[in-house]
Amino acid sequence: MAEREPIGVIGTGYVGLVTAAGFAELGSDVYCIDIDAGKIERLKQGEIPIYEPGLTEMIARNRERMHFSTDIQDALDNARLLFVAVGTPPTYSGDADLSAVHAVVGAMPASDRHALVMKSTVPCGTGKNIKRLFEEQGKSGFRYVSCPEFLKEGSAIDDFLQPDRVVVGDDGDWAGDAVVELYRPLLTAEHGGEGPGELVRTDIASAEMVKLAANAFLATKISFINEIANVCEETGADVLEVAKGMGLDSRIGPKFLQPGIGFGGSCFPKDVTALKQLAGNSGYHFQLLNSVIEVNELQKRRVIGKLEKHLGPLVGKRIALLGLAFKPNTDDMREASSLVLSARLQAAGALVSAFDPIAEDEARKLIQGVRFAEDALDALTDADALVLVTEWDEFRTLDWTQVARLMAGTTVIDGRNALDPDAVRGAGLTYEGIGRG
Ligand SMILES: NC(=O)C1=CN([C@@H]2O[C@H](COP(=O)(O)OP(=O)(O)OC[C@H]3O[C@@H](n4cnc5c(N)ncnc54)[C@H](O)[C@@H]3O)[C@@H](O)[C@H]2O)C=CC1
Ligand SMILES: O=C(O)[C@H]1O[C@H](OP(=O)(O)OP(=O)(O)OC[C@H]2O[C@@H](n3ccc(=O)[nH]c3=O)[C@H](O)[C@@H]2O)[C@H](O)[C@@H](O)[C@@H]1O
Repeated sequence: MAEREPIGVIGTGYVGLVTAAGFAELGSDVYCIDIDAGKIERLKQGEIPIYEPGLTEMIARNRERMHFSTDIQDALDNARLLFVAVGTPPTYSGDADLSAVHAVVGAMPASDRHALVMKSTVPCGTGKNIKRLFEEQGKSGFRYVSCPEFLKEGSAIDDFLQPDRVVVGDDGDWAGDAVVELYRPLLTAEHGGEGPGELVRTDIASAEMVKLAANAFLATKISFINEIANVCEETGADVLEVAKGMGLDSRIGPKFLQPGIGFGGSCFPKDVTALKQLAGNSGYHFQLLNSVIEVNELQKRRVIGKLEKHLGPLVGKRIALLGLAFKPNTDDMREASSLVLSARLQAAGALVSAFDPIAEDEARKLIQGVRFAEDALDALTDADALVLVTEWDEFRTLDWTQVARLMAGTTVIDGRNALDPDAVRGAGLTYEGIGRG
């Protein structure tokens, strides 16, 4: 293997760890930095603090190339490129909170041999502001590259190794060239690689906007199909047939047309709001995004109406939630629909039990008043209704006859259209999905 450039990665969360492991897999030495000393200690011991399929194995495979520290100097001493993957959570106003990014910027020394490579999702204009800050702090030699990340939790390793595209926004200097070189093996043959990734090399502001626009568009697609599902419920159409018929149009495409009980996660809700705020701060009223957000909020609450339709008032009713994470194959609970749902159900007087195969520890930090069950069957024992919140594979294969025996009532609300309606109905249960009879 040709010698690969060592890199630093600042922030060892979902994006930082996957980026670090991915580049280590491609042959780089990677210097991982985090301010969370506990996390760094666990990583040093070979313990992976998040659940992401394949990540533990990938880090183990590349253990000798991955170095963990709380001291940013370790990265500065050993690497020119410092990938920034710190959190950019929403503030109360909905703008992105850039305090962690600014802490990193402030910690950089005056240097003309280093570059910050921004992986964190930041508002368009952040790169320009950081370059101005570097000037003001006498660090004008420090280069800056925007390299937004498009991975999805649950399939992050594949997304890293087989990207649709790699976006590099820079000033046309050595730093941008070096980032492209790092990604070279993942790019198409046209760009000298052997992967599927198209290269989009552009200016910094455009790269920043690609990320926000892509997330906002995907979220729009979901809210759109959720509204179509709601109309289907009124008109007798089956939204799955409708989505199939729509998705076969190559201009529309089949992906992200799965109706459900709303999108969650650490990014869509935050990034759609941040883009709306960014537009507003720049003097433009981004009308469409208001609706995308509102539809998503209402979609989570529609489950309550469905339950009331079957059970009447929910006071004293036992409701089992299957799945709590914002999507399957992750332990991430940020903005999960289950948070709103469990709170609304309890406000309506229901007694809630819940089970998630992986996210329970995270869920316990955020959800109060719910009985956390041992497994799915324990959660639904004596329940008047069951709601599928997260489509973990193990819920698809439940023995519905056994479920029917254990439940007190018969209502099954399939919040992700993931169950087989015939199998559920065949066991004598009442099935209701999203946007289908
Ligand atoms: N989670 C995802 O699927 C994706 C996230 N993104 C973006 O990537 C960024 C990171 O997201 P996640 O990895 O989910 O966040 P995370 O919250 O999992 O990880 C962030 C890490 O940064 C560390 N950190 C905070 N301040 C620091 C500092 N000053 N120095 C060193 N470390 C510091 C934290 O301790 C934490 O370990 C966000 O901007 C997010 O929007 C982009 C694409 C996908
Ligand atoms: O910026 C980010 O953090 C990432 O956000 C999303 O990835 P992620 O949030 O990990 O997961 P998705 O698979 O996109 O799902 C997000 C939410 O939308 C919901 N969803 C997704 C697809 C769909 O058709 N319908 C639907 O309701 C999921 O259940 C989930 O709650 C994007 O897909 C990534 O490209 C992006 O990098």
